[in-house]
Amino acid sequence: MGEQEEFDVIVVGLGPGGEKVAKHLLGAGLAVAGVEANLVGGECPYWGCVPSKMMIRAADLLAEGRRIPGMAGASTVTADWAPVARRIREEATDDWNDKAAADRFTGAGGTLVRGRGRLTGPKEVTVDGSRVLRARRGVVFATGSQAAVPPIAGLAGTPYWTNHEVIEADQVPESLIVLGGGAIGCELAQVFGRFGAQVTLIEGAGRLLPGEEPEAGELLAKVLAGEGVTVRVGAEVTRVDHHGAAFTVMTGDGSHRAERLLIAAGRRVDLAALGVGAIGLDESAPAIGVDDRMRVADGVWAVGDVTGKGAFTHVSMYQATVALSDILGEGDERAAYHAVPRVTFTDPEVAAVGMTERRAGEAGIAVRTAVGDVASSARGWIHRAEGFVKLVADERVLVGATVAAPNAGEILGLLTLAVHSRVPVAELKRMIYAYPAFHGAIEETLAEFG
Ligand SMILES: Cc1cc2nc3c(=O)[nH]c(=O)nc-3n(C[C@H](O)[C@H](O)[C@H](O)COP(=O)(O)OP(=O)(O)OC[C@H]3O[C@@H](n4cnc5c(N)ncnc54)[C@H](O)[C@@H]3O)c2cc1C
Ligand SMILES: NC(=O)c1ccc[n+]([C@@H]2O[C@H](COP(=O)([O-])OP(=O)(O)OC[C@H]3O[C@@H](n4cnc5c(N)ncnc54)[C@H](O)[C@@H]3O)[C@@H](O)[C@H]2O)c1
Repeated sequence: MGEQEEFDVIVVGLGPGGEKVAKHLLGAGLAVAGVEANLVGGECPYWGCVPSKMMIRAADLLAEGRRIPGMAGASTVTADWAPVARRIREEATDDWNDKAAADRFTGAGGTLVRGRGRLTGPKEVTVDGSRVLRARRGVVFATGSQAAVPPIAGLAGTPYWTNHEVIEADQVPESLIVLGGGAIGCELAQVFGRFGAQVTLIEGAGRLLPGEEPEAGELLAKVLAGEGVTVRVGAEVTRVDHHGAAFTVMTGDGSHRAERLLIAAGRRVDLAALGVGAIGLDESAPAIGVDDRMRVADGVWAVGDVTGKGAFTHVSMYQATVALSDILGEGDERAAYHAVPRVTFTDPEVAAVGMTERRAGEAGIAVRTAVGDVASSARGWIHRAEGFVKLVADERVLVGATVAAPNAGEILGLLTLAVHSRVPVAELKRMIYAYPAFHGAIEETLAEFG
């Protein structure tokens, strides 16, 4: 064992959640060590939300250009990945260099410890097996998650892509198989298809976005197929081979070949690597259990993907606020998850908040639902847009809602407030909706409740 150092709080992992916790603890005058194994900033800015949304912005521009015929004249759209890769390298990630974020943290007084932290005792973290840090007040785990790679025969050892390699891609492959039709799979299948790759999207469950309303997955399958993406749902992958410059993915319905294979099959958390057994926790659990103050144990908190409460940057940031309240003894913030918003940034976007009809049923809540068609709403018809609004209500309030439409993520704001603040359905029906905004489709759908 080497030297020992003491701080008020040790934050392990400086992604969005860890950075926020650390910044506010430093602001409160505490001595904070931030332990980071990779880049200060985490997955979201370097290999997640931000660069993927830059790709999506570019792909959406291509699609808009291709919609000109029949509505505004003629267009010839020539896709070029070079500006996308350049924006990601130069504007989003600074060539995957975290100097600015690291300087921000150390400039605020934080001690940045580069390396992999592991709990080696209550309030003790050992970095890379040698540097021992002790915490007077406690340890915050904000270690995020990593791509889960399914144990498919033949897959290990092949040069498959995860979210890291696909975000760093400086060329569009001629063909791409995407394994997993969740948020990442659907977003990136559409991006690469729009940039000219022959894309095959393979999903094991019976539909795309299986955690969302069935209408969402059905709509996306139709839209993606219409753009030339081969969509296979309910497909069991039995084997992967890589020979020469091609992958072959075997499924029950045949085999698929492509130059590249992207694994987008969910995320995983490795609790054994974090050493949480040192405080008696089960290291084979899928996530760190937290209470509503983000407490794991006395002097240990966790925020973000590692808690398994929703792998979204906004959940991590929200939980950071709750943890800060407890660590600093300011207020009594308690985490609640009845109105977690989530947006899949496909075109059309699929945005949802709260419970789906199925989840509500599983929770024993008697619900009624209303479904409206965006295509037949005024703005939807004008735009030739596809989509739907689905509302899930108990006898008084909305408990969940889904919108599939252009800018659905923005439209969702209204419904997030309604579900979060338990606004009565009667009140939502009484308010005025701007005409002919897309959110007018919500008013029409509410009318279905009678
Ligand atoms: C392609 C993609 C697109 C996404 N798009 C969106 C989106 O549009 N909107 C959205 O809300 N979310 C999106 N997400 C999810 C979002 O990126 C994550 O939910 C978010 O980054 C989680 O933040 P976090 O604070 O848990 O930590 P993370 O961002 O996961 O960062 C954790 C950090 O901890 C470090 N670390 C891990 N273990 C250790 C250790 N033992 N010691 C030291 N350091 C360690 C890691 O190196 C990492 O830097 C996307 C994810 C991906 C992959
Ligand atoms: N817009 C956003 O907010 C956004 C975008 C991307 C990612 N994310 C976050 O990142 C997380 C990870 O994204 P993701 O898309 O990898 O995960 P996901 O859990 O959303 O989807 C993974 C999909 O892969 C399928 N799958 C798993 N194993 C499979 C197999 N062997 N064969 C075929 N299909 C298989 C699952 O059924 C599931 O539909 C998401 O849960 C989300 O919270 C958010």
